[in-house]
Amino acid sequence: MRKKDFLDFHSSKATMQAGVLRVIVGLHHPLQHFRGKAITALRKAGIIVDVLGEDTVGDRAQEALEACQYVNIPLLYTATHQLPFSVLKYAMTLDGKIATSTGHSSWVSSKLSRQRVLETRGRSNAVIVGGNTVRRDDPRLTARQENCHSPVRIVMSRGLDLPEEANLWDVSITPTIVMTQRGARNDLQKKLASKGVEIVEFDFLTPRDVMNYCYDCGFLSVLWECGGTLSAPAISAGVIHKVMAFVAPKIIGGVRAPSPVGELGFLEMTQALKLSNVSYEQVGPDLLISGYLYPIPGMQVDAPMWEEAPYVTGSNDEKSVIYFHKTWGFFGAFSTFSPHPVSMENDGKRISWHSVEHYYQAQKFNGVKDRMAEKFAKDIQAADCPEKAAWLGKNFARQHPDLLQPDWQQRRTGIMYEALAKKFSLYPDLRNLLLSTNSRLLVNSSPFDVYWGCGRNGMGLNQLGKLLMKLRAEFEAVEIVKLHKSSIPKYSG
Ligand SMILES: NC(=O)C1=CN([C@@H]2O[C@H](COP(=O)(O)OP(=O)(O)OC[C@H]3O[C@@H](n4cnc5c(N)ncnc54)[C@H](OP(=O)(O)O)[C@@H]3O)[C@@H](O)[C@H]2O)C=CC1
Ligand SMILES: Nc1c(N[C@@H]2O[C@H](COP(=O)(O)O)[C@@H](O)[C@H]2O)[nH]c(=O)[nH]c1=O
Repeated sequence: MRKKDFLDFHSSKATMQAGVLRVIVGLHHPLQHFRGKAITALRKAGIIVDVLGEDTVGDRAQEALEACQYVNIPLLYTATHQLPFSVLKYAMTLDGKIATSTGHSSWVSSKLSRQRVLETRGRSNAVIVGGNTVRRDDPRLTARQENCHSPVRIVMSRGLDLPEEANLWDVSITPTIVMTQRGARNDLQKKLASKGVEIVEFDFLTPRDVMNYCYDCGFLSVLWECGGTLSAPAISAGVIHKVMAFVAPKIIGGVRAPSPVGELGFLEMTQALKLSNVSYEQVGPDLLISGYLYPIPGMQVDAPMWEEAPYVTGSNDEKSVIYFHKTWGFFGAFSTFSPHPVSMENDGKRISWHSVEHYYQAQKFNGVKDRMAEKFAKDIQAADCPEKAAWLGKNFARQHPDLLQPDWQQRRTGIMYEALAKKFSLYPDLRNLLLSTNSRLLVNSSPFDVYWGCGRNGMGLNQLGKLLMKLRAEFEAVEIVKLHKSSIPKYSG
């Protein structure tokens, strides 16, 4: 029995033993390759399983389904947009200011509204501010609840003209990452690093790069608490999905007082970005207006304005490329780490591997007549996750290059291709997913791998992407032959 089946079996048994007779499933995982065997295992264990919208229909089921979708919005967005779900939150006065003209902003909104913000922070993986907000407010950006999750704090600053002492540099509660441009103020970088602050440098700092980074970290939801200077490029880049605006019944005036969104370059009111699924809620004396800038995946949009949207993110060139890397991405099944066991033949014996990565790493030592090499291959095969298998394989190879199978460097691409061909043939969903990419360029965007991936600067060899495109061409050829055969008129005598 595979480990996953084993767990499904035992957890369904435990569910049964706990006296659960019926389970209602709200949503399937949005990514096909993450849909496990839980429903089958529960049914096998004698538990009644109803899936909302499939086995249970009607108004109440629809209502429940929508509630499940709302709860899972970060997961649904991340899976479809391949970026974490981002919320821009701000507090403004009735005349649209987020601070006075001197930059003083504590506080625009009421205590009750700010409490709501703390709760939202507690449900976010990261919170982002710009350099100005750090310089002006010296914020803490924690959730202020004891023993409760606080988000990772991210500061975006190009110039790094930041104070040496600041609340955000105290990382005892939760980490802080400063994202900046290469070479900016090395002196300050060192000082911050010595306090435990992580520094990440980009060639050119943009909101999209930061969100790609967050996606690679596995973040599902990010809260932007910056001012208008940073929120505008973030909106233009298409990385903000939801807006939460607290409107306080106050007027502060001031022509230089900052507003929540800076320059978007629009000239006419028709260009305004309209929100959908808008809600209005009174929070103490304030009004909280929330809505979505992009339709919620899988959900009805209540305002059909998307065809009017004045900007389209990504150029045509970008659209013809599919980047994949982490297994939780939409095309995550293309990763060698995806949880798809493969059985491969070796010396006339069929051996089962938890993933392509397990198989590939163990092949480094395959056929080498040495007890240590045999042990390496066995340890890799038994690794409980692909990350561990990769780590073991790389470490063993580094420590004992003498134990690698002969001509490993030349043979590794062919070995990988065989395993990929097996994986995509074994799982029809994966084969269909690969075929659905048509002629698009497939790029493994791993920043750390310049052989299998494209590396940080995009100049890597992208061997994994190339092998998948080769495999796709083979599958397409088979499809064409099938189509041709089915269209040959049969001889009817
Ligand atoms: N009421 C509210 O809800 C809030 C109010 N505020 C108030 O707003 C004011 C600060 O807002 P604002 O001045 O707009 O500052 P932001 O918080 O928007 O920060 C702007 C800074 O972000 C950094 N940055 C990094 N990448 C980019 C990029 N691609 N484009 C633009 N900027 C980038 C730059 O830092 P660097 O210069 O270091 O390179 C830039 O100066 C303060 O007075 C604060 O009190 C702030 C947040 C919320
Ligand atoms: N002024 C203002 C907000 N400001 C935001 O909150 C940050 C301060 O967070 P902290 O230091 O953790 O309390 C500040 O830097 C800015 O991002 N938020 C609000 O909900 N309402 C307000 O009126």
